[in-house]
Amino acid sequence: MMADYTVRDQVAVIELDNPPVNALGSAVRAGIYDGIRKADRDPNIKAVVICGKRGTFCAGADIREFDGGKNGPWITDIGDFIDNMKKPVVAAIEGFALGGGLEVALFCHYRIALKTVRVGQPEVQIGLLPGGGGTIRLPRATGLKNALDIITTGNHVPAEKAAKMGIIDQIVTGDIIEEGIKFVKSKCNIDTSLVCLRMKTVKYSGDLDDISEAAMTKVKSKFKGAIAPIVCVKSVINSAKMPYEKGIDTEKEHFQDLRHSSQSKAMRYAFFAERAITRWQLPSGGNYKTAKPLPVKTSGVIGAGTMGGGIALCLITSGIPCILVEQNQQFLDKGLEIVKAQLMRTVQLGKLSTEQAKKCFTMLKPTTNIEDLKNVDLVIEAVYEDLKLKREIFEKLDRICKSETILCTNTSSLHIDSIATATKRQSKVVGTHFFAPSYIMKLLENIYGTKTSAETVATVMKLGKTIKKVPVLVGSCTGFVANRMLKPYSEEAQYCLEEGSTPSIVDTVLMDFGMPIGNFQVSDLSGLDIGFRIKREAARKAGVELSKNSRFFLGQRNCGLIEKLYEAGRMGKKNGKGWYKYESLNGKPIVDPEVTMLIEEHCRSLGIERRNIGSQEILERMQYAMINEGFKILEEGLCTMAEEIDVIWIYGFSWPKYMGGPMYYASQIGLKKIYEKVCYYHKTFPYSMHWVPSSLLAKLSQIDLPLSEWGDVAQGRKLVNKL
Ligand SMILES: CCCCCCCCCCCCC[C@H](O)CC(=O)SCCNC(=O)CCNC(=O)[C@H](O)C(C)(C)COP(=O)(O)OP(=O)(O)OC[C@H]1O[C@@H](n2cnc3c(N)ncnc32)[C@H](O)[C@@H]1OP(=O)(O)O
Ligand SMILES: NC(=O)c1ccc[n+]([C@@H]2O[C@H](COP(=O)([O-])OP(=O)(O)OC[C@H]3O[C@@H](n4cnc5c(N)ncnc54)[C@H](O)[C@@H]3O)[C@@H](O)[C@H]2O)c1
Repeated sequence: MMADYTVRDQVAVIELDNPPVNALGSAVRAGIYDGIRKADRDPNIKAVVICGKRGTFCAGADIREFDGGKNGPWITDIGDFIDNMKKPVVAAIEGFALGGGLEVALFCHYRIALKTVRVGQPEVQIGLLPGGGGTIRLPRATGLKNALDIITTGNHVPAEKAAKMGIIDQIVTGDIIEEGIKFVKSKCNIDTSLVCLRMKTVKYSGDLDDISEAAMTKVKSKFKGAIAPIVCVKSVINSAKMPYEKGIDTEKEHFQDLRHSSQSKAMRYAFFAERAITRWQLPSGGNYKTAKPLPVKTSGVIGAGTMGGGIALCLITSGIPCILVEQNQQFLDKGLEIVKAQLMRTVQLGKLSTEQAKKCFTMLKPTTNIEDLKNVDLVIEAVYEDLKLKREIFEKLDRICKSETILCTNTSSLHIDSIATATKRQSKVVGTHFFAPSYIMKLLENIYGTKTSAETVATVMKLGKTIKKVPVLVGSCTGFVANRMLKPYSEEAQYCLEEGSTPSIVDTVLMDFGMPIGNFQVSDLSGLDIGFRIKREAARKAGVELSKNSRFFLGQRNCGLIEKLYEAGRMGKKNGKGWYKYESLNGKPIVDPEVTMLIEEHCRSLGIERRNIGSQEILERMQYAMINEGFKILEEGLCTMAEEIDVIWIYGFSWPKYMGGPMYYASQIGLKKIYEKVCYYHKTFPYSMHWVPSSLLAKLSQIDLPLSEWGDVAQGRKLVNKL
């Protein structure tokens, strides 16, 4: 039984016991159900306390059971029984009460909690709705408006706020079981039907249809393409429309439909992928279990530009004081203005109070003297992408900083060793690649060099969590994992343009798939000059000329459209014209006939015949080229598991979670089909190296192995014979 039953002072105490988070697996549900019936039967028992072991109440249903586990009692059987009990039942909450955990608490007649508790219905984040009465009972506790907000966002609610909302009856301090016993004994003479949520009506103001329509509009625009938030709204509205029993039955039907949906399966995969990637390991053997992170109590950032300012903000808003270094006062002032503006925006969004923002700002120490970094625990360099400059800075830092200081680079493409070798502490040099806008985007790609120590890796992995990012560890190569995969994806988008498509057609196809923004809109946001400079630098390094009219560059297929747009002064959103035109800095992309003419002229001058390219082809070419690259990355050991690639795309490029990530998507399409298409495109476009099929993909396409084992095959941890 996974719920302990003990008796203290005529009160039955049912303690959920399922490590690590007391998930409501079938045995736990059975344990609670048996416990309450036993307590009800026993005339010596006056009341019941339900609580959890290990400092937490319950993190909800056991997500692993959703793919087909043991049946056990349905969670609402527990609720139905408590609803008819005369003996009072209290949920005594510490830690978390989430999902089914909160639902169990809502079955109880009362809820008490420690101040540190968080409650919530996060089911929507794994493509579900609360299926244990949450959509029907939470509105009865807190009203329709709050319930809609909590259930459609999945956000956690801190205890004191939950108490104000009517979800928690009392905040307590001290031992939660003792408090629970004391509390519930004081309620023994109160008629339980008076406090039972089933008996309450749902409070709301205004017209129900209007509320429903407004909520639908909101979730459709906020969670584009996702089904679960829509179903959540429907079910919460049902709580006010339908009798209790009908609402509960309808909710259960919705839950079962969603449980079997491809979106929820993908989101459940993503949930565990995010946790799997925390179990990192280095080729040298160091890993998450054995390596101890160093403390990061103080930090420094060099360069207060687009990236550095946001990185400094991440540090100070997480309570880590930061010294921000710029090359001169003018750049420093400019950078500080941007940091301040971003902080103000955080206040406007209600994420920080004005007081908190002011306190954060005092943790930032701007300077133009790099020597000020001598005592900090960790430095993140974010100056221009110029190897010579970065090496100079690392050489200086090595001299200035105390020997324990970890030196990080935010380079987006340079090999870590090429920077680390400028120091005498290569074991303490590591890549910390943030994504723009660095304060907002969740991905932190941590890159180890040949000599980076496990302790250094452990430190930046922990730092990533501290600053509320999703850290993923990868090996070093040009562009690392994210940008290396992005390259074939963007190149195919440009090839589609010269073969007959347009920026808006390509972007629409991607957004219809679920990407929040199209490839050419992203390019306009980053600035076309960036893409142009990268190409120009590659040409300079190779000692060749960058010719906009050549169909080949460095032995590969070339599309010179970026050069042509750059030459036409189209820098992107910053100057109001790029692949689209813009009426203002915050304006929406508008199709520009000038660009269409420019593309058509490009094709005419190079004798490229334009044709109609269907959306399926656009999607396939962009995605399969990138997926093929993903398999090469696994093959080269730059990632140890396919899950790392998926998490990188979800948090770095906003790949829709309900599609699981590109590698998961490939697993759903089938590797045989992907491999055949890659071979087909390789034949069709022989001058694009990214179509050379990955040998790992070729191997895996012949066998049926789950995604979780692809990394093992790549690294020889799993041998496959059948070929
Ligand atoms: C015939 C077959 C029928 C089968 C159907 C059975 C259905 C029965 C019940 C139906 C009705 C239930 C309806 C209910 O509304 C649905 C739900 O409750 S869905 C679950 C909702 N809860 C969540 O989404 C919470 C998920 N967890 C978290 O957010 C976090 O884990 C946390 C609780 C905030 C703690 O965070 P951290 O401290 O950072 O710890 P980790 O996140 O790393 O987690 C540690 C460890 O625990 C695993 N884990 C966490 N939550 C769950 C869970 N709910 N189920 C299973 N496992 C969970 C997590 O994966 C980690 O383990 P690891 O992966 O690292 O091994
Ligand atoms: N912009 C992006 O989208 C992005 C994304 C990820 C990573 N990166 C990487 O981040 C780094 C910075 O890029 P950015 O876009 O922020 O550049 P940026 O041009 O906006 O900012 C660079 C800043 O570094 C400062 N600087 C230059 N030399 C300095 C020195 N010697 N001492 C102190 N400051 C100095 C400059 O004055 C400038 O303010 C680059 O390596 C880039 O590749 C950029």
